[in-house]
Amino acid sequence: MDAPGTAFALDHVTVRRDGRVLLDEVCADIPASACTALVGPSGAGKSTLLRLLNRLAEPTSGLVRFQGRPLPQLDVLELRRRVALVGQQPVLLTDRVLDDLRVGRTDLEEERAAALLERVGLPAGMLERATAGLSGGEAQRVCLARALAVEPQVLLLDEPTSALDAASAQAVEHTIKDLVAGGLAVVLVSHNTPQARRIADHVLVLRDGQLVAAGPAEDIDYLQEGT
Ligand SMILES: Nc1ncnc2c1ncn2[C@@H]1O[C@H](COP(=O)(O)OP(=O)(O)OP(=O)(O)O)[C@@H](O)[C@H]1O
Repeated sequence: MDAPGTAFALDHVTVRRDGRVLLDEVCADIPASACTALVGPSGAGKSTLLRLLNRLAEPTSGLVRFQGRPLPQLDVLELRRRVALVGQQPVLLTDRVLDDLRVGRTDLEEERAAALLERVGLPAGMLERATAGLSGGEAQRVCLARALAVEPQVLLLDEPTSALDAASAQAVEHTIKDLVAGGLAVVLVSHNTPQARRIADHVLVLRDGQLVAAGPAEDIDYLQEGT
């Protein structure tokens, strides 16, 4: 039985690929309705852990549970509707913003699409805009809105601002904080310690595939130093 308020529980999760250990017996809880940052040096296993959460990667041994249920017991497409991933580079899939928002939700009404844009801090008038002309920050927020269109319970973000300039990154950070304040669980991979402190509630510190520290985001310097 997972603790109340837990979205994901990782139970002795190990991932091996090509004879290498990418994650080593990781045990961790990831809370619902909060933002958890995965931090640590390059190659520590952060993206691998993130990808386990919607089965883009599979453990070699150990188990991941979502809302108390082992992931292999859930239909993988249903899981990915409930746990959506947005990557580092914004990838737009159609020519027009409205069509992009409808990719995972073909019946999305225009009014609801406009509300989604507003939720990520973009004007409703952008629905008719060509995706080709969007700035990096606008494109990343359209990707967030597209992910939200399927009404996920958890958003997985892999370095969502690393490809953006400072102003766009700030806008996306603001959007993420608003989404968490609105009750969404977010799991965020970040290389950027000040950003993790600004956005996250909790941090998990990984190093060489091991979970070496976990705690409140305000203690991130101490948690990283002690590892
Ligand atoms: N399919 C794979 N086969 C072999 N090695 C892999 C595979 N996927 C990832 N790796 C290696 O596993 C290690 C962890 O990768 P991962 O992307 O999870 O780290 P990360 O902490 O997210 O790194 P970064 O911050 O650089 O993105 C890296 O050394 C990577 O090269």
